[in-house]
Amino acid sequence: MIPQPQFDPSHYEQQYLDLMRHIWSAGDERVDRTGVGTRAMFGATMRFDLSDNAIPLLTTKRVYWKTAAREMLWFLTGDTNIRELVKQKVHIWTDWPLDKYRRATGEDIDRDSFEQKIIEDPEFAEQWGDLGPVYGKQWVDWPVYEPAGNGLYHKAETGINQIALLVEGIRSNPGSRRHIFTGWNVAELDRMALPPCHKTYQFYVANGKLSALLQQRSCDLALGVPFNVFSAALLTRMVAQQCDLEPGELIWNGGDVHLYLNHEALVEEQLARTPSGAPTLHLLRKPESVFAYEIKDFEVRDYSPQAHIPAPVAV
Ligand SMILES: Nc1nc(=O)c2c([nH]1)NC[C@@H]1CN(c3ccc(C(=O)N[C@@H](CCC(=O)O)C(=O)O)cc3)CN21
Ligand SMILES: O=c1ccn([C@H]2C[C@H](O)[C@@H](COP(=O)(O)O)O2)c(=O)[nH]1
Repeated sequence: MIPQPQFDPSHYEQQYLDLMRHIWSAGDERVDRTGVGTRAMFGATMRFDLSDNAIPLLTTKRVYWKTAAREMLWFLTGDTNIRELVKQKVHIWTDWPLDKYRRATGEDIDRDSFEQKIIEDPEFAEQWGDLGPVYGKQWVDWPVYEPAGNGLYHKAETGINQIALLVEGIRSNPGSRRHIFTGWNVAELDRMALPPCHKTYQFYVANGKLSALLQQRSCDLALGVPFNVFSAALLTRMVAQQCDLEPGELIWNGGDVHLYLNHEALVEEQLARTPSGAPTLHLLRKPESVFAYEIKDFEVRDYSPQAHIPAPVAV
């Protein structure tokens, strides 16, 4: 008898599982900034077809896509304070301000109490909840300095909105090879809680379709990447809709792609599972601009993943 294959080789998620298996079994073991330790490889690519509403959500574990979508909408507002996220019960950025607060004050406050204070006390949030000039700030308000004479410069009142320029650029000159935005503002990296991981997005138009390429310098394959891939696909869909284009492909390029050593249980559980199903993403409305989307405009259909697999985040 011919044995049945254990997986569908054509399933889009197989690339992710293959990458995970390869890194876990053959990656370089390295000491990292967090002290947790990783197995890593340098340079990897995954490609996802976005046509017919296809959305690259993992099916071998539940991915909380609304959390990722809320984070993307928060980036697009230019906000860099965790307060608006925490109010929406998005906790993924809390650990960094919390760590800073504990170190500065020596107070052994738990995460829930810290988040409570962030919500209740706007001044506390202003002092302790800001991540510095991270993604949102650079994406929609990249600072500009204008010459003020005598070799002096002053800060322009409004910065550069890279996202607005991107949409304008794709509409007016689709064939351009300069459809790029980036969070990597070299002059401000030292003021950011973390320098951007998903650092450069490039777009490409051909045959009426919009494709995107994300360059991610540092990739937590188990926790961050499932979010990053979904978010990049979501953004591509929003920009495509705004530009009256069909979605093409998402190409994900990872630099330092790693698995934290304390993710062993997740890796073993996930690699024992088989991907199945083809979820789709639907934009229920066409807002007047790329900045006017709301969480209720997004609907995912046919997503019945296997159970969530919890894993600790390295701070
Ligand atoms: N080590 C590390 N990994 C990351 O992925 C990461 C950082 N640090 N620092 C900045 C942001 C924050 N991001 C995070 C942080 C936590 C989760 C996380 O814990 N995800 C869980 C639960 C999600 C939820 O509660 O909604 C998951 O299973 O996906 C995901 C992304 C992505 N980034
Ligand atoms: O969107 C994100 C944000 C962060 N990560 C991961 C990648 C690394 O594990 C850490 C960042 O640490 P660095 O020392 O600054 O590289 O966060 C991610 O995967 N996706």
